[in-house]
Amino acid sequence: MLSHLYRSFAIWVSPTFPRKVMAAKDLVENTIASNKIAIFSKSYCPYCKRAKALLTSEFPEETTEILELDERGDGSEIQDYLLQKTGQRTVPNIFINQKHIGGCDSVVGLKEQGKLTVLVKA
Ligand SMILES: N[C@@H](CCC(=O)N[C@@H](CS)C(=O)NCC(=O)O)C(=O)O
Repeated sequence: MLSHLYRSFAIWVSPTFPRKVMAAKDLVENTIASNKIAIFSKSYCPYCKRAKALLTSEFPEETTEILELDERGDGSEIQDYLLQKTGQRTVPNIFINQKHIGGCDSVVGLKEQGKLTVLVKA
Protein backbone atom coordinates (compact mmCIF):
# COMPACT_ATOMS: atom_id res chain seq x y z
CA MET A 1 0.00 0.00 0.00
CA LEU A 2 2.75 2.43 1.00
CA SER A 3 4.84 1.48 -2.01
CA HIS A 4 1.79 2.10 -4.24
CA LEU A 5 1.31 5.56 -2.69
CA TYR A 6 5.01 6.33 -3.10
CA ARG A 7 4.92 5.24 -6.75
CA SER A 8 1.86 7.41 -7.49
CA PHE A 9 3.54 10.37 -5.79
CA ALA A 10 6.81 9.77 -7.63
CA ILE A 11 4.95 9.74 -10.97
CA TRP A 12 3.14 13.00 -10.18
CA VAL A 13 6.27 14.88 -9.14
CA SER A 14 8.32 13.49 -12.02
CA PRO A 15 9.44 16.33 -14.32
CA THR A 16 8.57 14.21 -17.38
CA PHE A 17 4.98 13.45 -16.23
CA PRO A 18 3.18 16.48 -17.77
CA ARG A 19 5.09 15.96 -21.01
CA LYS A 20 4.13 12.28 -21.20
CA VAL A 21 0.45 13.10 -20.55
CA MET A 22 0.45 15.78 -23.29
CA ALA A 23 2.19 13.41 -25.72
CA ALA A 24 -0.43 10.71 -25.05
CA LYS A 25 -3.25 13.22 -25.57
CA ASP A 26 -1.78 14.42 -28.89
CA LEU A 27 -1.21 10.86 -30.06
CA VAL A 28 -4.79 9.81 -29.26
CA GLU A 29 -6.32 12.92 -30.86
CA ASN A 30 -4.15 12.60 -34.00
CA THR A 31 -4.95 8.90 -34.34
CA ILE A 32 -8.69 9.58 -34.09
CA ALA A 33 -8.54 12.59 -36.44
CA SER A 34 -6.51 10.91 -39.18
CA ASN A 35 -8.31 7.57 -39.39
CA LYS A 36 -11.80 6.44 -40.23
CA ILE A 37 -11.47 3.69 -37.62
CA ALA A 38 -9.22 3.98 -34.54
CA ILE A 39 -8.93 1.03 -32.17
CA PHE A 40 -7.10 1.31 -28.84
CA SER A 41 -6.46 -2.32 -28.02
CA LYS A 42 -4.38 -4.79 -26.04
CA SER A 43 -2.86 -7.63 -28.03
CA TYR A 44 -4.00 -10.43 -25.67
CA CYS A 45 -7.55 -9.13 -25.06
CA PRO A 46 -10.28 -11.40 -26.52
CA TYR A 47 -12.77 -8.53 -26.84
CA CYS A 48 -10.15 -6.58 -28.79
CA LYS A 49 -9.47 -9.55 -31.06
CA ARG A 50 -13.17 -9.88 -31.83
CA ALA A 51 -13.66 -6.16 -32.51
CA LYS A 52 -10.49 -5.94 -34.66
CA ALA A 53 -11.51 -9.00 -36.68
CA LEU A 54 -15.02 -7.64 -37.24
CA LEU A 55 -13.95 -4.14 -38.28
CA THR A 56 -10.97 -5.11 -40.45
CA SER A 57 -12.91 -7.84 -42.27
CA GLU A 58 -16.05 -5.71 -42.81
CA PHE A 59 -14.17 -2.56 -43.84
CA PRO A 60 -10.76 -3.55 -45.28
CA GLU A 61 -10.74 -0.46 -47.52
CA GLU A 62 -11.09 2.07 -44.72
CA THR A 63 -8.11 3.73 -43.04
CA THR A 64 -7.79 1.92 -39.75
CA GLU A 65 -5.20 2.33 -37.02
CA ILE A 66 -4.79 -0.12 -34.18
CA LEU A 67 -2.66 0.81 -31.18
CA GLU A 68 -1.74 -2.11 -28.93
CA LEU A 69 -1.41 -0.42 -25.54
CA ASP A 70 0.31 -3.39 -23.87
CA GLU A 71 3.13 -3.26 -26.41
CA ARG A 72 4.01 0.40 -25.87
CA GLY A 73 5.87 2.31 -23.20
CA ASP A 74 3.21 5.03 -23.20
CA GLY A 75 0.27 2.57 -23.04
CA SER A 76 -0.86 3.52 -19.53
CA GLU A 77 -0.76 7.26 -20.29
CA ILE A 78 -2.89 6.59 -23.39
CA GLN A 79 -5.35 4.53 -21.33
CA ASP A 80 -5.51 7.30 -18.68
CA TYR A 81 -6.22 9.90 -21.35
CA LEU A 82 -8.90 7.70 -22.95
CA LEU A 83 -10.59 7.37 -19.55
CA GLN A 84 -10.53 11.14 -19.15
CA LYS A 85 -11.89 11.67 -22.68
CA THR A 86 -14.53 8.93 -22.87
CA GLY A 87 -15.21 7.74 -19.32
CA GLN A 88 -14.18 4.27 -20.51
CA ARG A 89 -11.08 2.56 -19.17
CA THR A 90 -11.49 -0.85 -20.84
CA VAL A 91 -10.12 -1.87 -24.20
CA PRO A 92 -11.00 -2.05 -26.98
CA ASN A 93 -11.85 1.64 -27.07
CA ILE A 94 -13.12 2.36 -30.56
CA PHE A 95 -13.74 5.50 -32.60
CA ILE A 96 -15.42 5.58 -36.01
CA ASN A 97 -15.42 8.81 -38.01
CA GLN A 98 -14.09 10.63 -34.92
CA LYS A 99 -17.12 9.48 -32.92
CA HIS A 100 -16.64 7.47 -29.74
CA ILE A 101 -18.34 4.09 -30.18
CA GLY A 102 -17.29 2.19 -27.04
CA GLY A 103 -15.99 -1.37 -26.81
CA CYS A 104 -16.53 -4.71 -28.48
CA ASP A 105 -20.14 -5.10 -27.25
CA SER A 106 -21.07 -1.73 -28.79
CA VAL A 107 -19.56 -2.57 -32.18
CA VAL A 108 -21.16 -6.02 -32.27
CA GLY A 109 -24.49 -4.46 -31.22
CA LEU A 110 -24.28 -1.85 -33.99
CA LYS A 111 -23.47 -4.55 -36.55
CA GLU A 112 -26.45 -6.65 -35.41
CA GLN A 113 -28.74 -3.63 -35.66
CA GLY A 114 -27.45 -2.91 -39.18
CA LYS A 115 -26.10 0.48 -38.08
CA LEU A 116 -22.36 -0.09 -38.41
CA THR A 117 -21.95 0.50 -42.15
CA VAL A 118 -23.91 3.77 -41.95
CA LEU A 119 -21.52 5.01 -39.27
CA VAL A 120 -18.41 4.01 -41.20
CA LYS A 121 -19.62 5.41 -44.52
CA ALA A 122 -20.88 8.70 -43.03
N1 LIG B 1 -17.60 -5.27 -22.36
C1 LIG B 1 -16.31 -4.82 -22.77
C2 LIG B 1 -15.26 -5.75 -22.15
C3 LIG B 1 -13.84 -5.22 -22.35
C4 LIG B 1 -12.86 -5.73 -21.30
O1 LIG B 1 -13.27 -6.27 -20.25
N2 LIG B 1 -11.57 -5.56 -21.59
C5 LIG B 1 -10.54 -5.89 -20.62
C6 LIG B 1 -9.36 -6.56 -21.33
S1 LIG B 1 -9.80 -8.14 -22.00
C7 LIG B 1 -9.97 -4.61 -20.01
O2 LIG B 1 -9.99 -3.56 -20.61
N3 LIG B 1 -9.47 -4.72 -18.76
C8 LIG B 1 -8.84 -3.59 -18.10
C9 LIG B 1 -7.47 -3.30 -18.62
O3 LIG B 1 -6.89 -4.04 -19.43
O4 LIG B 1 -6.94 -2.26 -18.20
C10 LIG B 1 -16.25 -4.77 -24.29
O5 LIG B 1 -17.16 -5.31 -24.93
O6 LIG B 1 -15.34 -4.17 -24.86
